[in-house]
Amino acid sequence: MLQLPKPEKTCSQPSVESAYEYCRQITAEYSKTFYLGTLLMPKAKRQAIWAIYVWCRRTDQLVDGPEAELTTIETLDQWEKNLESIFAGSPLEHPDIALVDTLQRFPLDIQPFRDMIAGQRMDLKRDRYETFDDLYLYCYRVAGTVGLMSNAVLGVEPVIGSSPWQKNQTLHEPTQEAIALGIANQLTNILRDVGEDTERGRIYLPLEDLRAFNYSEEELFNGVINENWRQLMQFQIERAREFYTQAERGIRDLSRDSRWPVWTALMLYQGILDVIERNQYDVFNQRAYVPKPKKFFYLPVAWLRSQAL
Ligand SMILES: CC(C)=CCC/C(C)=C/CC/C(C)=C/CC/C(C)=C/[C@@H]1[C@@H](COP(=O)(O)OP(=O)(O)O)[C@]1(C)CC/C=C(\C)CC/C=C(\C)CCC=C(C)C
Ligand SMILES: Nc1ncnc2c1ncn2[C@@H]1O[C@H](COP(=O)(O)OP(=O)(O)OP(=O)(O)O)[C@@H](O)[C@H]1O
Ligand SMILES: [Mn+2]
Repeated sequence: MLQLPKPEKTCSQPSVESAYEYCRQITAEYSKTFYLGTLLMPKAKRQAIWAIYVWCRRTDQLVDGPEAELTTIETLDQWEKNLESIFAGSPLEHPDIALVDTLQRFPLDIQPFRDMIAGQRMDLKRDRYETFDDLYLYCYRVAGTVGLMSNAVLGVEPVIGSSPWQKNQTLHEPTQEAIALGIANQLTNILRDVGEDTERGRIYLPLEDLRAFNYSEEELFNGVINENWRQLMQFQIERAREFYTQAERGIRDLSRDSRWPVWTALMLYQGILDVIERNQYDVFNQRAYVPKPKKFFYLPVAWLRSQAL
């Protein structure tokens, strides 16, 4: 994984625009899928997502990046104090300038950011998950929270009652659906990255599922692909798709200018599951990703779905 270029430690005179440009470059570098989605957004919203992406990526890199072995609980405690400084309006490093500006534009709450750090603390201490409920907590913290952060930027569309007595506008905040998309993305990411995670001694697949499908940890570490593996993976894929389906129901509640980007990001990431199936569940020898032509095929389909009420 590419290392984030070191941001300048002190904020000499970098501008807000240069900070957002740095965030744009990082998002484009690390996640083609989400970057493509942000390009479909109005400028203020896509810059805000870039700022959030970089904070999330830097947080993840503390435990997942090249310097992870230097990271301790104290490191994450300090990172949380840095977060509090950002929410107090005091950026400490160049990219923070973009997030401070984003916080002035959008009603972001600090709690999902704190929960993301709590998820990274889990990664420091755990490399096995006994049940899906255990894994769900981890997925909520590292990915469901991203849905909550994103929702604050994406916005919701007021629904004006159609009948005479429904003159007041009602807002339905698709919170659960946003969390569901985060969970779906994380479950997809786990299935895509099974190979590289086992190389680091990590198993995110619930051990209760391995037992249920009679597939051992030893077989997993040896990358054994047999009928039990295929059935175990298909079970995981179907569960991830259930979360995508729940998420889809919430997109119609988002602001109109957020629906195409979110449908696009959802379809692109969900497409990874189809690639895993096409690859016969071989996630050990090849990385499942959606080829560029297919990514651009999804764009008009996502647009049509974003128009449907
Ligand atoms: C289009 C849009 C609004 C996207 C949001 C982009 C964003 C801010 C993503 C942050 C991702 C990130 C770096 C989180 C840190 C922890 C982590 C790595 C989480 C996993 C992401 C994988 O990213 P990537 O594929 O780059 O990882 P690799 O290094 O390549 O393995 C996660 C899988 C979490 C992703 C979760 C989301 C993007 C949340 C999606 C939910 C919404 C956008 C809410 C939409 C609203 C409704 C109502 C459905
Ligand atoms: N972490 C990684 N390890 C190895 N190869 C990668 C990694 N990330 C991307 N690639 C490679 O980059 C190319 C694009 O893959 P992909 O679309 O997944 O990019 P990405 O930036 O990781 O997008 P996303 O993270 O949103 O899935 C592919 O050739 C893929 O193999
Ligand atoms: Mn990536």
